Amino acid sequence: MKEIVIATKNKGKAREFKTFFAKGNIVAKSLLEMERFTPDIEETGKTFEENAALKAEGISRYLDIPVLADDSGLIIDALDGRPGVYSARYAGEDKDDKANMAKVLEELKNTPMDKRTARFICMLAIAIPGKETLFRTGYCEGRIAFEEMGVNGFGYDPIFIPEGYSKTLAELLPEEKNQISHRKNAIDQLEGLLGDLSHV
Ligand SMILES: O=c1[nH]c(=O)c2ncn([C@@H]3O[C@H](COP(=O)(O)OP(=O)(O)OP(=O)(O)O)[C@@H](O)[C@H]3O)c2[nH]1
Ligand SMILES: [Mg+2]
Repeated sequence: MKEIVIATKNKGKAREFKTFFAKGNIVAKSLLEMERFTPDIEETGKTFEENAALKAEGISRYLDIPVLADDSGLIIDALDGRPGVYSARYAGEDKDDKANMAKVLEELKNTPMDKRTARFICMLAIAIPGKETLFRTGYCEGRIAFEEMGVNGFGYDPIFIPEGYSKTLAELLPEEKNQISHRKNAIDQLEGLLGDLSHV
């Protein structure tokens, strides 16, 4: 079975990548499952692209194999694009999903539904030894709910209502989220690159 290394330590992302790649008979292996030590990569970039490249290139260089990384986040129009690149650590260094959502809901408490537009972005970086890093991007448009709803998914899913739906991503089934998500839309654009990325 072919294998792709995903430079992530986020369990929610890892689960979604496994589902997507299993359809193509490829095992997506996250850094949480590596037998070998891998260095922690500091996300010091100011853009999704920079951080995705730091993660993919850092791990690819270390292991000397092709590596895919995902830098993603939530862009809220009424908050001038915040939390954006800082989505994981919006309420503090400990990456607390509940605290992050509480901070967003508090900041939007006086914002009416028609002004709560937002989108998720997924920036994929593909680092292959000896080649230039490639990027693919996917979006998911929607609005921010007034309260948390649902228990599926991860991150900000309980407060994100995708366009055309009246439920949050956390109220949808995982397979429903995976048909419309920013990650699905980015992965769809990997078409043709998968052969270069996977290794035995
Ligand atoms: O509701 C959500 N549904 C999603 O589908 C989703 N994708 C990303 N996010 C949020 O954006 C941060 C990314 O930050 P991020 O790309 O640096 O990832 P991370 O630090 O969690 O893991 P790693 O991949 O860097 O190891 C994450 O922590 C999440 O809060 C999501 N929230
Ligand atoms: Mg991160």
